[in-house]
Amino acid sequence: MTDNKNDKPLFGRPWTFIRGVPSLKFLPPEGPLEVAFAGRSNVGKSSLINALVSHKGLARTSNTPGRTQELNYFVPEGYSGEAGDLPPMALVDMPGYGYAQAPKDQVDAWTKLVFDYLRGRATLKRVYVLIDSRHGVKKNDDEVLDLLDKAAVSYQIVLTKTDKIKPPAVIKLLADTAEKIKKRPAAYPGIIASSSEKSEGLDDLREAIAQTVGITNWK
Ligand SMILES: Nc1nc2c(ncn2[C@@H]2O[C@H](COP(=O)(O)OP(=O)(O)OP(=O)(O)O)[C@@H](O)[C@H]2O)c(=O)[nH]1
Ligand SMILES: [Mg+2]
Repeated sequence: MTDNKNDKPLFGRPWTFIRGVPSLKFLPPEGPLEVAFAGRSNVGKSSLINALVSHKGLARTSNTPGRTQELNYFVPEGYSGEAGDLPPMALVDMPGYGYAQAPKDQVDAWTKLVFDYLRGRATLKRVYVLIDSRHGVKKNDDEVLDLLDKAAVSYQIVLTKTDKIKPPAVIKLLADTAEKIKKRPAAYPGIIASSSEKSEGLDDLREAIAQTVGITNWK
């Protein structure tokens, strides 16, 4: 029998949750390339992952900032994870940084986990740094971009919740944000505008992710 699971389009098949990582010692051994989603609490990281893989409720979302509390790994279904049967890539949802409705020492621990992971993961191929369209780049976003520049980890900016602002404001925000990051060494050029709610910008992001991990068959 031919095993043709790798012939299925990357985002045209079911994805599944495989692991929640509460601290670095629980990270899986480095294997498939990883693409991670970073951003302030409540920016829409988990919602965007669900939208990308067309599976509402795969990653847990909430109106309360501080919903995601671990590094959560998602992969296409159908791989055992044994050597020779590894998934082609993993999407990593992360706790948010900044304000969250949780005790300060817990928020500090999540932030440390996220920062340590971002700095030190050899198989981390790209970070999508999500920026809420209503707020633009804030001080703690800049700190994360500084960290990624310093660690030479490639990242791309994604504006989220564009349905919350008017189309001309999206255009202006794209231009302003591009100006802000143009001298940043690890920033991948081109900013993606997205709305998980209205399914906008999703194919742009799917294509970017597939290209990053070297997969041509994604849709
Ligand atoms: N209008 C609108 N709301 C959105 C969009 N994406 C997410 N939301 C809402 O924003 C809230 C936060 O979404 P999450 O996906 O949980 O955000 P998160 O970044 O994962 O949050 P934490 O895990 O707490 O850091 C939820 O109430 C979502 O329904 C969007 O594109 N448009
Ligand atoms: Mg989340």
